[in-house]
Amino acid sequence: MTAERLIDVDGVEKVFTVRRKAGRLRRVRHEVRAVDGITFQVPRGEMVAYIGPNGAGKSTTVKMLTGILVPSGGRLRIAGIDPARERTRLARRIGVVFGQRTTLWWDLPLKDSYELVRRMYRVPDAVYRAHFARCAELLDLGPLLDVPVRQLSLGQRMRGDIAAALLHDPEILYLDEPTIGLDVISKAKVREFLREVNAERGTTVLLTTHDLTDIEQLCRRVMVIDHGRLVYDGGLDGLRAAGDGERTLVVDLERELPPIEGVPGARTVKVEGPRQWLAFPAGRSAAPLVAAIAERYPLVDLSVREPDIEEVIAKLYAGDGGRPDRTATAADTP
Ligand SMILES: Nc1ncnc2c1ncn2[C@@H]1O[C@H](COP(=O)(O)OP(=O)(O)OP(=O)(O)O)[C@@H](O)[C@H]1O
Repeated sequence: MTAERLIDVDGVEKVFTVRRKAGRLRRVRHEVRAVDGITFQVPRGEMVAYIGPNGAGKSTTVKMLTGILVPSGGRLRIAGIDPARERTRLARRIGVVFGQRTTLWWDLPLKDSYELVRRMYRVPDAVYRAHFARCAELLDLGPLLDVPVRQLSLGQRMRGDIAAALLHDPEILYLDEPTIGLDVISKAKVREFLREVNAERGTTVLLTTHDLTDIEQLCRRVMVIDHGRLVYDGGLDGLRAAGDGERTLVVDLERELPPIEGVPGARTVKVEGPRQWLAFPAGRSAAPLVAAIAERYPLVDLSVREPDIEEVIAKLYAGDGGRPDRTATAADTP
């Protein structure tokens, strides 16, 4: 049996018409293709990262998925529901967290905000109690419940927001930059919680983030959008290879020596005392390089560094002449 397509996006477009000044009095109409025909499916229970540079079309996509915006073209179904037509029915099945804005009531203590959420969604008592207890425990909310939201730190508020989005036990959670501005400990807590929710409740998660650690720790699948088009849909490893990533072999020699030469497939990119850095293609094994170096140089220690994913994504964005013209998938990469 094939997995249920909980999120089903087929050729979806969003075109905004904006008026721009042209000269002192004249204004001309101008079209912005924020989302330019994207297709993807997300099966139930998956955690997917949806990433891209500023203005790529991420928020516009999420707004269409939640029914806030109506697509200009294409077909969209969330759990079989057309978001634009049945936004209220869909609202019971999704939770949304925007890292930069709170959905909590600023002047109310956290627990009163939750009470309002419970009433708004008409969450049955037993369901509410169970979820509330679990969220409070995992997110350490106990000491915060009587504090007005405006007095919470950013990390505390974010934990409060995530709990609020989950109290009605949604099947799908959209998270927009959930760790933005948080300190290391709060980030770790939020990530751990999301992992638990996904594992325990099978909640499907679509995560937009600029934090690559979020992706590495939470998502096996990554979708990259650029200029409104999906330019990559696959695993993190495949993304590194698709972006023509390089790994780095870091070797410690017995003493300071001139840059290592004559190792096929590798080039020395940095030398600092007895330590040298050699770049080689991400898809290749480091073993032959290590053997070649060990044969001719006094090797003491070594390690292999994965490509910096940020760099890889930047390369992917740069693409060919600005952007790749088709979606790369993990299958395209060696
Ligand atoms: N309501 C709107 N009217 C006109 N243009 C819009 C509107 N909303 C978004 N856009 C444009 O659509 C494009 C995509 O914007 P969107 O906010 O979806 O990008 P994003 O990937 O979420 O960016 P960021 O990472 O900065 O949040 C941008 O060029 C933006 O200026």
